[in-house]
Amino acid sequence: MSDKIQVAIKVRPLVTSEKDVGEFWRVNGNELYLLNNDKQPSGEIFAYDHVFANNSTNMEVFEKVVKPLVNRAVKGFNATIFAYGQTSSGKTHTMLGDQNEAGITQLAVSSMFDFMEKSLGREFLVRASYMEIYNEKVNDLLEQQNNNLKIREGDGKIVVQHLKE
Ligand SMILES: Nc1ncnc2c1ncn2[C@@H]1O[C@H](COP(=O)(O)OP(=O)(O)OP(=O)(O)O)[C@@H](O)[C@H]1O
Repeated sequence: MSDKIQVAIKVRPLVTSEKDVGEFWRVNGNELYLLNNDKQPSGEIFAYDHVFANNSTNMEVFEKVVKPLVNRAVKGFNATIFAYGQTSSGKTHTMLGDQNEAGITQLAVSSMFDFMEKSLGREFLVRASYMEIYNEKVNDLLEQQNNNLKIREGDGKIVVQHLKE
């Protein structure tokens, strides 16, 4: 994978309030095109690194976009993934999932821990913090220091040690 920033679009299914209006976006490969009011292609086509149609799952997004970055991160490269979009566009659903499907955050974390479990003889330090940027303000910076975990090998087992109680 190259180092460039990648942009992936995930089209979400229509929510109830939008059902009367109908779909205006169509996906074709890694392109999105817009339909006009008569539901005909308007001629505007937008191309991205990846486009996921409205029936795609968070697991598909994870496999295509997130997993390669996790694989690089555990080898020591920096990686950032963030969701950007207008209100109700599906950011929370993609990042955190719901009762029916995990979000890409959970999938990324379990993938990292799978990797660490298999990497005997190496020591990992995992830190997590959580914050929200809302209306361009950083809110509720919840530095979850209690979640600082130290993972190390002990007698062939992975030991998870809480750094702070
Ligand atoms: N792939 C999906 N499948 C089913 N429902 C979805 C999907 N993506 C989003 N939704 C639904 O669309 C609505 C808006 O999604 P969500 O809350 O994730 O948006 P958001 O971008 O986080 O919004 P906000 O910025 O206002 O917090 C929710 O009811 C969510 O359940």
